Amino acid sequence: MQHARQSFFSRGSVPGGLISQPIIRSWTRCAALGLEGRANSLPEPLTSHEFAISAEEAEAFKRLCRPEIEALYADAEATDSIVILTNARGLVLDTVGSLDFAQRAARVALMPGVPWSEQTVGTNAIGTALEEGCPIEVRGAEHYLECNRILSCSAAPIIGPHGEVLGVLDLSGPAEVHHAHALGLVRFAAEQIEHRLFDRGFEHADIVRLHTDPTMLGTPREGVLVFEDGCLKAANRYGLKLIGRNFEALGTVTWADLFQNGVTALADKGSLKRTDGVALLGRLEHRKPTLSSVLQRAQALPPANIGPIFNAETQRAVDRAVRLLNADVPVLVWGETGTGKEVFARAVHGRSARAGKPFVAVNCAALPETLMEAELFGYQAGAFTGARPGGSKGHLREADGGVLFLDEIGDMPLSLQAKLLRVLQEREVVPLGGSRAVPVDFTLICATNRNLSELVQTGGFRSDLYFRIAQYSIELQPLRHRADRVQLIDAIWESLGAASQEIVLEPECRERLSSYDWPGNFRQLVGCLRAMLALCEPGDRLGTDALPPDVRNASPVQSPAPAKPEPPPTTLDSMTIAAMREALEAAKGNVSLAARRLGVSRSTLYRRLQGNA
Ligand SMILES: Nc1ncnc2c1ncn2[C@@H]1O[C@H](COP(=O)(O)OP(=O)(O)OP(=O)(O)O)[C@@H](O)[C@H]1O
Repeated sequence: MQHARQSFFSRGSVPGGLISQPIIRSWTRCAALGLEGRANSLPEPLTSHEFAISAEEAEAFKRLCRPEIEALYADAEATDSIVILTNARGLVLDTVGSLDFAQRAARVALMPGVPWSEQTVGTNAIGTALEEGCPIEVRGAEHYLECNRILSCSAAPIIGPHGEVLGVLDLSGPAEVHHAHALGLVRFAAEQIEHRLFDRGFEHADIVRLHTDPTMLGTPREGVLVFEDGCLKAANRYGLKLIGRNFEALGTVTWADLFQNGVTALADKGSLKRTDGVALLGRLEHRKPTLSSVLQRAQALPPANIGPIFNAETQRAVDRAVRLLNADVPVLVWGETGTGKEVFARAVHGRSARAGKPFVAVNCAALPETLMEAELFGYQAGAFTGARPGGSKGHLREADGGVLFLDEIGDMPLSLQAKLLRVLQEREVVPLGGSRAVPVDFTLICATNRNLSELVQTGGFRSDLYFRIAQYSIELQPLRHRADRVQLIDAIWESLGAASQEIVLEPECRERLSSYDWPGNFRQLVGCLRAMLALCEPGDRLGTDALPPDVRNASPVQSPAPAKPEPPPTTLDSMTIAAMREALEAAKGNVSLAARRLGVSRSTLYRRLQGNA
């Protein structure tokens, strides 16, 4: 390999047989781009804002690939590797697998938010699979950049039903470990994903599943062809192979160009004859739109643009939180998944004095500890191998002047809790690898669906940080505990535009919706109503048959409400006093300023604080 590299970099050619053709082609492309093999300049992660947008676009794709990623995960753990999913441009969306290797991989920036196209990092399995349009393995020194020699990677592109590249699935491990089956595993997983893409959608189309071997029907290796009005509109690679075509045939080839007999032959006999006489076996599927398919599509859509819907109680909580935030008092939002903690935090930010300044949301459960430290606190140029040349500001500094929203704070590792506490006390950040503290000015909203006070008792959360961030905590009720579910459903229905189309929920349908327990809370309810609406025509009246089966058939929410974990122990009085103390501290002892920020009189502030001295 050394000989091949030397020969390539000094003479521009490699003696025959030393290196595979796809790798030579890739090296040649990289050289033409002017990439330096010895260069250590690693790709820059997208800024968190850019990544958030891409990640949102990619959420549905990640969900789609999740079963295969999880299946590969077991293998990745056992072989000290990680599974990586990228989008069609090679941007890493997700990594799971060996934490140990993930940390080493992070040193070469193989982590979410970083683009691994050939143009940015030279020959590598992800970028080269995208360029070559086929699965590929790139091991050790086959990587164009020397710094990536620590990797051995196998990647397969995921091709959509219309021939479009959707992304890449990759299994990467240490170069010194040869994982003989990695490429086969990744290729198979990519095929399974491609096959599942035909499980939904294509409503009103004829979906044909074919093979020459009956035992292959129903497997990811069966051919799938989709016809609309007799024209071939979508296919998988196996389907195209069976008819001797490629993706260019889509939209141009008709049923009659391909088969001697009509669609009914397939439906009746389960067999077809190609125009050249070769017999194929298969089955025909004609799909009508179903509520669940629309539901799935609705979940894959970006969040509904309905704006926050708050009842009077939540609205009062928002108002209180705004005042506390304006006085620099942290707020803790507590509630089950989907209850709208982030929606709440954004609303508070939008109405606070810091509106117009950044709102930086960080999910503390999403990243391994080492990456999270760099992400949060930033790092100096050269702080670690693979660090961006210019260093990174980190989320805390990105939030400067605005609001930092720490979601799933209960999942923050203890070592980072200590570091965060120091920042909150001293209001300055020392980036990794740096010695100089940088002042920061942000207010904090934390969110959790875990019982933090219990976590404190079991040692999973620092009590000093808890008291710091939980001076004011607000609980967002799960929908099944809310008495105003009917009004809520009506408000969402209206915000979705149903009223303007005169689409009405019949009383029984509304009743079932309101008596369902909505384990996914707001997120699930909004998704369900959106899906129901998508299936309607203006003027429709929806009965219970318009409901998804799990809502239609569920038994009503049990009353009294099921036991729920205790909220953090905060009495109104202790909350008020804590908020006042905090405001006074933030105002550096200036009582008038603290009182103004809290919206109370100076004398009230004095009296309450003295009474509790
Ligand atoms: N008050 C609300 N008004 C309108 N829609 C809401 C509201 N709260 C939540 N939603 C909807 O539910 C989705 C989930 O909300 P959000 O992400 O804020 O929940 P969360 O409690 O932070 O969830 P998780 O704990 O899973 O992160 C939002 O995209 C939005 O569509």
